[in-house]
Amino acid sequence: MFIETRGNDGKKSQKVPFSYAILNPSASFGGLYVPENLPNIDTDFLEKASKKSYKEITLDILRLFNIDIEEEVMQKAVALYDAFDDATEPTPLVQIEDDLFVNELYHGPTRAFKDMALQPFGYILSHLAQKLGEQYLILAATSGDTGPATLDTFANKPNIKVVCLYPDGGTSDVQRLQMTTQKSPNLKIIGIHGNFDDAQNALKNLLASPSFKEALSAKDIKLSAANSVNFGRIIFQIIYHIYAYVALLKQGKVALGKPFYTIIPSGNFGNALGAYYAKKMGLPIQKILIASNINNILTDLISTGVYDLRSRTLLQTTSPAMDILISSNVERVLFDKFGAERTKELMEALKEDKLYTLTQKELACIQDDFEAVYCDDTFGKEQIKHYANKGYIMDPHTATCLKAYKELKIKPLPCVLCSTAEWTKFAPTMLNAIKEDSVTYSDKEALEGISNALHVKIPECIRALFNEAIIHDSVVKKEKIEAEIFDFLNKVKP
Ligand SMILES: N[C@@H](CCOP(=O)(O)O)C(=O)O
Repeated sequence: MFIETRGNDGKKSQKVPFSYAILNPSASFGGLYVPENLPNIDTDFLEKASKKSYKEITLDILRLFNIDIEEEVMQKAVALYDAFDDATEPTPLVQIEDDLFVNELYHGPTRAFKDMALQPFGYILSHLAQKLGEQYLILAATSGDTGPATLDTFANKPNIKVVCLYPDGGTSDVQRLQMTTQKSPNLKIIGIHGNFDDAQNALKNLLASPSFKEALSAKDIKLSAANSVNFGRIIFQIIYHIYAYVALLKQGKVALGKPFYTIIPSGNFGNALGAYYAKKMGLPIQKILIASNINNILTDLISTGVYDLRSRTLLQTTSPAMDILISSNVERVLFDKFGAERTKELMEALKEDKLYTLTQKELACIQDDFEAVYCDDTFGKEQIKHYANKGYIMDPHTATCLKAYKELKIKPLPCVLCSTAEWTKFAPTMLNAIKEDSVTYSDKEALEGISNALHVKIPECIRALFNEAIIHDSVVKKEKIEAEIFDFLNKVKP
């Protein structure tokens, strides 16, 4: 069963099953749903897992969570990994140093780690909508990767309409094209004048707005979301951390039960939360190392206990998917450590004062599991070039992790770095890094440039984007989002 991070307001059920939590992700007082209990995985589980495939382990973990989804549906959802680059190994673990391994999470249809969760999640959610005979509007806010993955998973799905909000100018060109060229009639993509935080705020306000829900209800439409505020995303984001350890075991790089580090490039903190839950379930993670770009609010929180939005403006970087200041899933960690009352207090302080401060005791408790560091774009580009010279291509988000590897990994243990996206989504930055220049390349010429320089193929799904027509060209002010959504819903076929 699932409970609420900010406590219960007396109007909602105190505990809800998984299906309810994913169809209705907004909990009391604007909080989030979290599992009441986490299942345990012990060395026996991990030993057995080391003889199993990614899909088998996924199903084992879903069964341990005892969610109210039929076995057949879970199997069909997980079968979607068969369409990844390598059906037997959807998340290859690649060694790049004696003690450093890259968990490549981007081998799905939209070339980012979001597919790992959104492919099965999309299947389950649309199955539930059909089973209940209900129409759903799914909202997504994106800084570049969640949007394409959401649109791909829900394209042409019965009973589902999707509205995806992205910050105009705040994503790479490839990420934008992955969204704006979508043809499926059940999808609407809206650029906004603002940044990702504005897009996500708009999404959260709509999710919590009784009048918006009433207006949808008049059209017989219910409301859900595809971001990691939805626990249906998080459950699948736990599994690839467990599988990374299993892969270390399979490769003989760690002894059963011995610890490892994991490094996570972070923005909305869903990926890091998945690692935290995996650690709590029993995965022997020494520490979860959080990497940020210069939007380093998470580094501040984890190092000082202060979450301070007052003096910050969101800065554009070459790792745009991490350009986030209001990071949704920190709330779930706060709840897990300090309970609903304190979480509500902290979240209200953040909303009203744009600031909260943890006590020293609370900070120590966070530091039991997390450490954090940040880097700037120059550092990231140096790492891209360094590893490209050694024959390994990593994208600018993955490159931020090298700072944590150098500074925070203090024990001689194996270290897994979560690689969140393929280089093809950020080709101009990649080419600037390789050539050590600051020329403004178009994505198309940069893709060719990298492909020629590093002898690597451009996947057809990326190359084809440049020949597609732009279907979605609306870019609106924040105040116009709701009107734009209803305009879409009034025109689209039920
Ligand atoms: N970095 C994300 C932002 C949304 O994160 P989510 O995990 O909550 O969906 C993106 O690329 O869109």
